[in-house]
Amino acid sequence: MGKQLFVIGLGLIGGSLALAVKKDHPDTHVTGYDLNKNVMKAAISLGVINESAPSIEEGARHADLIIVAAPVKETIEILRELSSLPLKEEAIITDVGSTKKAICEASHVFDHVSAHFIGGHPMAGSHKSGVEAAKSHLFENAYYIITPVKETDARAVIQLQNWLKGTKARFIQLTPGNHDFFAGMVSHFPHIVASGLVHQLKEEGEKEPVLNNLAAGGFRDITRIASSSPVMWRDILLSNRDVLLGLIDKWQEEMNKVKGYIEKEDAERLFEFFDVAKQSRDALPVRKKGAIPSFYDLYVDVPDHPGVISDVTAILAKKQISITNIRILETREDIMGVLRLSFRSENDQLLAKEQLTKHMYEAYESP
Ligand SMILES: NC(=O)C1=CN([C@@H]2O[C@H](COP(=O)(O)OP(=O)(O)OC[C@H]3O[C@@H](n4cnc5c(N)ncnc54)[C@H](O)[C@@H]3O)[C@@H](O)[C@H]2O)C=CC1
Ligand SMILES: O=C(O)C(=O)Cc1ccc(O)cc1
Repeated sequence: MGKQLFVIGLGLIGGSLALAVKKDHPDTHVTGYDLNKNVMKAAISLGVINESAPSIEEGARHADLIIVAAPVKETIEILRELSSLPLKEEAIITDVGSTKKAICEASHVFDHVSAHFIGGHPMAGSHKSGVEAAKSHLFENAYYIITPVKETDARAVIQLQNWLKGTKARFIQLTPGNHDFFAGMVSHFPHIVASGLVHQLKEEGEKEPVLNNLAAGGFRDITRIASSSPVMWRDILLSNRDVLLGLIDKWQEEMNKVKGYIEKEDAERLFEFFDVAKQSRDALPVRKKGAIPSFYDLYVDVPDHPGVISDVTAILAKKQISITNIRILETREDIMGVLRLSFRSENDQLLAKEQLTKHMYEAYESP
């Protein structure tokens, strides 16, 4: 019999990891456990797991790798439970929680157990949740942060990365503290801002419903992450409290600065505010994938004339490149528009860019 994987929490991340591990280790037997019985049934029928376990104890007993993919608070409870159960001697336990300090501190429960705990955080996901949204390539090219805490963790880290090779993620190691600060900056805090913007719109939109229609373009794009799971984000904020309080203070300072420029009608400072931001944004490394969902999008500048969409799709159809979604992002007066095309894979995205450029269209990965 092959090796055994046990996944606790069969949602977007647990399901996607189960599929990715199975891809690279096809002989592995995958057992799953979720608080919700319907989720376990769905996971079996979607081929995400081979069987469900009646309890954590039953599933963990023979597992070589245990992935805990539940919300952060539950993860800590599950680690406590696991540390008191009979486990395989060399079992590796990992988690996927979006914060690492609290979880790694709690993982000291394994200090006197022969199984190894290594914290992990795949920095990719989606605003969707649930096993139905799971896909084996969710983490392709994404950063996968590993947070070992002891020197003796080195061997288990190598074993864990080997287990997770099928994710095609890029593994990096950080201390739990650095992880939480970095993730706070690029992922957690932006969620607060996105949801804050939506709140602002909601209040006014109730008085002036036309506002909601006007918010269909850029506003929708920058607030996409506000559609994520409220339970998950509540827990993330609560477990990265100090980092987020600091970032909120800095944000308030930044907003006060801009407020001052507007009050004083300081055109020069306002220009500088946007210019420095534009230069920094333009200089960011081209997105492979970060804490941004794994969509393979291309933005294409198109002349705003009837038939342009079918011209673009015909170019791609000729090379059998399928598009999974098309959206017209904006039309500027009657001159140019931007199309956002989504593809199933990075390869399709690259081929499409090549073809469209060949046909004199301006196509780029990030707006
Ligand atoms: N959604 C995302 O984009 C990302 C999420 N994460 C982290 O991954 C973890 C899971 O997130 P998702 O998969 O998105 O959530 P999800 O909501 O899709 O799935 C979580 C699953 O865990 C189950 N669950 C909850 N408590 C449980 C318990 N005590 N025992 C067993 N099962 C339990 C739920 O029933 C649900 O099926 C969270 O800790 C989150 O911080 C990490 C990277 C990206
Ligand atoms: O922050 C985002 O952009 C996402 O929506 C995806 C995501 C969510 C949670 C994570 O811990 C990592 C990535």
